[in-house]
Amino acid sequence: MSLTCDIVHGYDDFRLTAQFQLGRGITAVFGPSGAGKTTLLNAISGTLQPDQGTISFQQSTLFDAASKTHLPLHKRRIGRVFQKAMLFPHLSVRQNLTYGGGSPEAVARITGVLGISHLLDRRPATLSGGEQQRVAIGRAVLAGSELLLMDEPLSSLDMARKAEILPYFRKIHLETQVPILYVSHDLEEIKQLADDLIILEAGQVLHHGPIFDSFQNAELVRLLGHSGAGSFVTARLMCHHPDGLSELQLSQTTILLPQVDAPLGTSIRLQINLSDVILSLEAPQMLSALNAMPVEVTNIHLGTGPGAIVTLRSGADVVLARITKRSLAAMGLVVGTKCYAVVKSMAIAPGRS
Ligand SMILES: Nc1ncnc2c1ncn2[C@@H]1O[C@H](COP(=O)(O)OP(=O)(O)OP(=O)(O)O)[C@@H](O)[C@H]1O
Repeated sequence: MSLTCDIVHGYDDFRLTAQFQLGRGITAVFGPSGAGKTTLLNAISGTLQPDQGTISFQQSTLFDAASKTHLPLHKRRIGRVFQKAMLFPHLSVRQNLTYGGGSPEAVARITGVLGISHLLDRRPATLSGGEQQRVAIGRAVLAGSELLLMDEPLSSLDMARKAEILPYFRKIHLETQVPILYVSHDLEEIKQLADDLIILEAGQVLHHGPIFDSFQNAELVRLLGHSGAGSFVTARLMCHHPDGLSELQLSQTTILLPQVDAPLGTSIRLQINLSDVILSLEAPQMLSALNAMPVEVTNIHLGTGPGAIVTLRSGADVVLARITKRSLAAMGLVVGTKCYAVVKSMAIAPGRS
């Protein structure tokens, strides 16, 4: 385990209670404003001493309230990237990158991964926001960090810049194998990037688990929102039809999608949103939606409102559908009912094919 955190910290009317063990990949921390995300990162990085508990990283104790251990920031080997790049304006990109350390070989390797090798002699003011943020990531890595804390690093950028930078977090992780704790309240960003998800609400860790299990967990729909939740299925690209549709094989059925631009045989991860699924007791005919998967109901989650989240299984694939309680009753759906999930649309989950 890379980081073990078991802390309690209180302000006047707020209390953070966080107990988790971080995986070795990219873990997203998602939560509404005021949930305690920054407080958590401050405790891990060392700018805040929690009231109680312990934080350890690999073999070292970073914080232990009982023995009054509080390792100072510069001894923690933890890098942090903030919303704003916060580069030194009077230093060149190269000087900014090596401010905390980094051999010439490491600079060449990391700037190559981040696509900023050609910017080394420039001043930060001459860089775009996205380039500045890539330099900030490089600086954190080159300082020898063994854990990277990312505090909403894309939130001050526009959509185009976000899309430009997002893949670099994965590249940096693959290159350095450094675990990343990534705070964001953008679910699309999290879906594309993270391996694991921590959901923080009102100072409590409400969930910690693998990303795809999290998004297809009916119990979590309240926290992730209806537009965010949904399921992921993995499909293999089988053939392209002359009318522009591509045929993909799921574990028990085939589906058709508009032209999928990938070599035949490629494994592709598809995302199906809750509200894009309609249920039918009989095999639908004469329907404009192309894909009807035979499924079995495995769970029904009743919310407090008029809706219900139905979890369905088709072989190894899980699909979630949001229907009304009225439809649930009218169709007589119970765990074990066999029916058809008509999927109105599916999106290819970017970066996760
Ligand atoms: N120094 C402080 N003194 C008193 N209260 C604080 C202090 N820092 C944070 N808080 C309170 O603790 C709670 C959690 O704040 P925190 O900044 O950790 O939340 P967050 O999840 O990072 O929010 P956001 O997404 O808006 O950045 C909030 O209610 C905040 O007002």
